[in-house]
Amino acid sequence: MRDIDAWQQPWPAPAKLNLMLRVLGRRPDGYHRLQTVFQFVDHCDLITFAPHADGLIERTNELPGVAPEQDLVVRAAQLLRATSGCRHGATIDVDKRLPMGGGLGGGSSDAATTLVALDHLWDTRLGTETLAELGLQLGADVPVFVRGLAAWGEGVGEELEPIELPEPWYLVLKPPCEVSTAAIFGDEDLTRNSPPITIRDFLSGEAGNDCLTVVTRRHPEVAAAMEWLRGWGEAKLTGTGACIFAAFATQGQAEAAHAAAPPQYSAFVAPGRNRSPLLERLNG
Ligand SMILES: C[C@@](CO)(OP(=O)(O)O)[C@H](O)COP(=O)(O)OP(=O)(O)OC[C@H]1O[C@@H](n2ccc(N)nc2=O)[C@H](O)[C@@H]1O
Ligand SMILES: Nc1ncnc2c1ncn2[C@@H]1O[C@H](COP(=O)(O)OP(=O)(O)O)[C@@H](O)[C@H]1O
Repeated sequence: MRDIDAWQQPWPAPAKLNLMLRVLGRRPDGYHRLQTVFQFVDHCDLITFAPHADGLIERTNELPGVAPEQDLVVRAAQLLRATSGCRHGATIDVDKRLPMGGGLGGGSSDAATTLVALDHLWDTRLGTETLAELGLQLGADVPVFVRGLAAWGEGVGEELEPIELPEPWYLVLKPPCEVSTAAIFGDEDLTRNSPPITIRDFLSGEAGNDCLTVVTRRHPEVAAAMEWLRGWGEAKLTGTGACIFAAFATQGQAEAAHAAAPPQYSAFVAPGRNRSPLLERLNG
């Protein structure tokens, strides 16, 4: 285990955006095969770890609506401990800044940061491949956060190929509603037979989200927010929503749109990142 100095600074758990999302089909287990592009944004939950004298894994603060045994941070720490066979513990504090269930992957990112940070702090040395495999047991979006590189994703999002993208400033808006990922993937009207495309097709502008029609039909709040954001740029849905976003060339342009946003939307401005703040923290 690393000495106490290494445990002092918090670890970032960034948000992700799906710059496009295609639903290609359904697997026998009911999960949908996707094509997607993940990019990180530098807007993060902050997680602080401390060694636990009794070797237990504990959260200092609870997440509203999430039972401790369901908490992805606790589950990630337990999985890492069981897999590595180490006997160390941790007290974990999460400063939650990302909206939950908004398509920004905050829970998955928290889990990935816990795996990467504790592998370092406990000195279990499982390495990125094994941590990504463990992450997939916790959620389809966890591996991309473990690897920390913007990526073209296939399968359920775990087959990843790093991709270099422009890094614009994003305005991200959360309409005042909750979207259930399971309900969107279960909706009989969902387009689930899109033909596959190539990275080149995406870079040439095929960058839609197959969930958008169903999400806006079920949630007029998302449709209204899209309508508003279209006045400022190309509005897109991330994942199954509810969050939407638009890219801007400069921080000033993104901030101007932010300042004009109707008060019912919680919103933030942050730059896109092809290397995640977690990777920068680990290597920096
Ligand atoms: C759609 C994406 C795109 O990045 O993002 P989010 O909007 O959740 O952030 C993810 O693939 C979300 O993956 P994951 O995080 O595992 O989804 P969960 O919330 O666990 O999935 C809830 C339910 O949605 C369905 N589901 C999910 C993913 C998938 N590829 N096919 C599915 O059919 C399953 O019924 C699953 O039980
Ligand atoms: N540490 C965590 N942070 C956020 N959500 C969590 C966490 N642990 C479990 N969850 C559960 O995961 C769900 C999905 O959260 P999140 O990853 O933020 O959204 P999304 O999958 O839409 O991007 C939450 O609604 C919550 O029930």
